[in-house]
Amino acid sequence: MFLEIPELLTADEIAELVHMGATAKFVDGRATNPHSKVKQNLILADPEAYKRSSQIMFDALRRSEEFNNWAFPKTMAQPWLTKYGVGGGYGAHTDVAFMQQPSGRPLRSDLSCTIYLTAPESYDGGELVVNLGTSQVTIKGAAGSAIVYPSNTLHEVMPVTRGERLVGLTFIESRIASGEKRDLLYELNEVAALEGLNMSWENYTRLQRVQMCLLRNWAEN
Ligand SMILES: O=C(O)CCC(=O)C(=O)O
Ligand SMILES: [Fe+2]
Repeated sequence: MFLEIPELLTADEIAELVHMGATAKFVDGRATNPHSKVKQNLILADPEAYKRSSQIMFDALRRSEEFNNWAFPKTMAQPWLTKYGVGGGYGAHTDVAFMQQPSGRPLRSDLSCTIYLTAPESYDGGELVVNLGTSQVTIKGAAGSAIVYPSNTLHEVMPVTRGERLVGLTFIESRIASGEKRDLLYELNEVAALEGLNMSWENYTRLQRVQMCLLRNWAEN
């Protein structure tokens, strides 16, 4: 249901992104969502810093084995630096299903991702709360870590009451639209990777056939 990636970014990457967060121009986050009554944040509005920051975060996700194994990413939006100052937050909302992309092909948001850039002890509030039925998961990640969660949930960012919360945000279209199928395939692949070589070679080969056939049946190209 959720993926936490503890060390997505290197210390140098965090430092460069934090520097851009402190020096580049940001504008009201409602620029990308003018009708929202609950969005209170600032988004990066400097084309050079946007290009560089987005590339760093995009490459970090692309190279993450945990992310690739769990999310089966097909397309990913360019990550966007976003800041929440004191009073900032983002009330309960769901992410839009389709997002326009520079390529022209809209991206279906299956998964949403927050990349944490500020140390959690440097700000109060700002927890990401994801609602799952009647329970909630609350996340305040370490700098350089990321959380990936289903875009179809109602989720919110609690108001920041001290300091500043700087994050990178992106949305992912998975090769496997169904969260249940994605989870099953991930589990099967993990068990095969961990235990496959303890089986007889013949049975491991049969297991691999099941893995490959399910992937062929369930994944989009
Ligand atoms: O800041 C976050 O962690 C999440 C923001 C969010 O939910 C969004 O931009 O849709
Ligand atoms: Fe959201």
